[in-house]
Amino acid sequence: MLIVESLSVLRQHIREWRQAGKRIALVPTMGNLHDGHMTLVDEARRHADIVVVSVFVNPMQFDRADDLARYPRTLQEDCEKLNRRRVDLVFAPAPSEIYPQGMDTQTYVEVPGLSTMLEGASRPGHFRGVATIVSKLLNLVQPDVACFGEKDYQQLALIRKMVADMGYGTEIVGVPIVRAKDGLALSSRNGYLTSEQRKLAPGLYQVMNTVAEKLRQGERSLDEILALAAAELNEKGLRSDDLQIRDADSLEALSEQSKAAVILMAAWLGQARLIDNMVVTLTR
Ligand SMILES: Nc1ncnc2c1ncn2[C@@H]1O[C@H](COP(=O)(O)OP(=O)(O)OP(=O)(O)O)[C@@H](O)[C@H]1O
Ligand SMILES: CC(C)(CO)[C@@H](O)C(=O)[O-]
Ligand code: BAL
Repeated sequence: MLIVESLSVLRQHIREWRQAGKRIALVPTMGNLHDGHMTLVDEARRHADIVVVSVFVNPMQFDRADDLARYPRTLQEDCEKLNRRRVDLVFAPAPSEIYPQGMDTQTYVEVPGLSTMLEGASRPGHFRGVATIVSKLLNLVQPDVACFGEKDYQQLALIRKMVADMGYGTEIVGVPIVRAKDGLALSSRNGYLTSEQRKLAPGLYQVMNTVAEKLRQGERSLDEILALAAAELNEKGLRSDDLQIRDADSLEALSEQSKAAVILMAAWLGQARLIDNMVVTLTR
């Protein structure tokens, strides 16, 4: 497995693989890898001969300096895991390689609408940072396929729109959420939880399931459903942050035409802001 830090070396390997007619898949990550990431890697392998994983804690997508400073960086362990998975190349650049002039004058990519709603409103500038780095990675690696987790539901929608709007030739593959046995969605930020908090964390998934059940049963008083959900979360020891039920395709408010709803949940537990989501098909 190659571990590459520079853009020029990355380009050189990509060129050689392209000349040999290989299909290339990209899995962008911020490292501190867990089984959710490994599922993305396995999915990437099903689509391509060559799997490239990027490990880059992208400063442009952090709206809070403390969040960026404490984000776990575990490159050596990550590389060991990726090597066991037979990944071909890990791209692990320094921030100065990606943003040599700093971020203030960096050209950026903004996806209108999706960038500023929901998580984008809670984390100003976050999705500009995501769209910019993903765009840069797609340009550098020119992958046939790129895999992203459905755990970051709005991120996946934003990347699909960016790729369609900008005419990138990459197929975007969404990968279902990988959960612990107790339902908690795997996430690098789960590492911030104390063992006591970790026991409370599946409360988010449990409350999301009660919301989903109500939608399936035809309840449509969304404000009431969400107010109850917030209260239940708080009772379970979490601090409800943003809870939403939206059209699963547009992420706008549900309408008579909506075929499916997505429940989007964010809650604080100690130092961790946990997110989760679930799609519910609307039959009535
Ligand atoms: N539990 C999971 N199931 C499926 N995909 C996941 C899961 N966790 C992360 N991913 C996906 O892995 C990719 C890289 O995510 P990232 O490195 O930010 O990890 P993370 O665990 O989501 O960390 P955090 O949310 O704390 O930043 C993203 O496409 C993300 O959606
Ligand atoms: C897609 C991504 C790697 C871009 O930095 C990041 O937002 C993530 O890990 O989900
Ligand atoms: N997995 C989403 C990246 C972030 O929270 O910044």
